[in-house]
Amino acid sequence: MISIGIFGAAGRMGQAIATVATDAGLGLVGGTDRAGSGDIAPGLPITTDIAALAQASDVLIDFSVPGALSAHLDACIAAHKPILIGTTGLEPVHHALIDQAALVIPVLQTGNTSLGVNLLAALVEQAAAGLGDDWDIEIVEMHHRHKVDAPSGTALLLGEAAARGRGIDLADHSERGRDGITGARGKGAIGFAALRGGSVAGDHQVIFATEGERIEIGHRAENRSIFARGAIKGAQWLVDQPAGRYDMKGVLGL
Ligand SMILES: NC(=O)C1=CN([C@@H]2O[C@H](COP(=O)(O)OP(=O)(O)OC[C@H]3O[C@@H](n4cnc5c(N)ncnc54)[C@H](OP(=O)(O)O)[C@@H]3O)[C@@H](O)[C@H]2O)C=CC1
Ligand SMILES: O=C(O)C1=N[C@H](C(=O)O)C[C@H](O)C1
Repeated sequence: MISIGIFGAAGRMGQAIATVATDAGLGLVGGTDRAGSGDIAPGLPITTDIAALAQASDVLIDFSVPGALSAHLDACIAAHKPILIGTTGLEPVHHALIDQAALVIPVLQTGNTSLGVNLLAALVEQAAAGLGDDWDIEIVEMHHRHKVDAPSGTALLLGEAAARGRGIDLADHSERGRDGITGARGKGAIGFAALRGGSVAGDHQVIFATEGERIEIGHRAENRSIFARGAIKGAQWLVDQPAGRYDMKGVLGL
C-alpha cells in the first residue's frame, strides 16, 4: 500500500482527498497547510513541515496555491518523491519550475483530475481538428463563489486541447475578459468566459459556433469526490513512473 501526503490538507480539496483515501483504506500519512492546525484524519494532525511530509510519503498530492508550489517541489526533489499537482492559477514561471523538477522526479500536473473532463478534452481536440476556423470556439465555465483564479485550470486545459486540434498556439489566440468596446471577435480566436456563484463544483461548456449552427459539449461536476478519486488514481499511477512531466492521459488511458 502506498503512503499519500497532502499539501493544502485543510482546504476543500485536501479534505475531499483525505475522505476518499480514508474510505478506500489507503495509506494516508499526513498533510500540511499554511496554518498547520487541525487534523486531516483521526490521529493525523496537519502540520507546516513539508520536508517531513515529503520524507514520510511515497507520493505527494498538492491542491493548495501557486505561491506554495516552489517550496512543495523543492521538498519533493530533496526527498526524491513524485508529486501530483492539481493547483490551478499557475503562471509560466510555475510551469518552468515544474519542467525543471520533472528532470529529476515524476510530476503530474493537470487542471482537472476527473475522467469526464479529460475525455471531454479529447473530444474537443477531435472537434477542433475537424472544423475550420470559421467555427468560433468559446469556453464558458462556472464555479463556486470562493474560487480565486480565472479562467479555471480546466477551461485552459480545454483551450489547449482545442488549440492542439487546430494546430495553433493557445497563447497567441486566446481572448479573455471582454469588457467595453472590444472590437469584433478575432478570426480563429479561442474565447473564455468565467462565471462565479454559489456552490457550483465546476461546470464547463465548449461552444463551436459558425454561421447558422452551433455545437455545444460540456461537463458538470456534481461534487469534489470526482476530482479526489482522480487525484488518488493519478498518484497511485505516478509512483511507478520514471522522472518526467505527465498529465492525466496516461493515467486514464486516453
Ligand atoms: N485539478 C483539479 O482537478 C482541481 C483543482 N482544484 C484547484 O485546487 C486548488 C485548491 O482548491 P480548494 O481546495 O478548493 O481551495 P481551498 O482554498 O479550500 O484550499 C487551499 C488550501 O491551501 C492552503 N494554503 C494557502 N496558502 C498556502 C501555503 N502558502 N502553503 C501551504 N498551503 C497553503 C490553504 O490554507 P488557508 O486556508 O490557511 O489559506 C487551503 O487550506 C485551487 O487552485 C483549485 O482551483 C480544485 C479542484 C479540482
Ligand atoms: O477551484 C475549483 O473548485 C476547481 N478548480 C479546477 C479548475 O480551476 O478548473 C477544477 C474544478 O473545475 C474545480
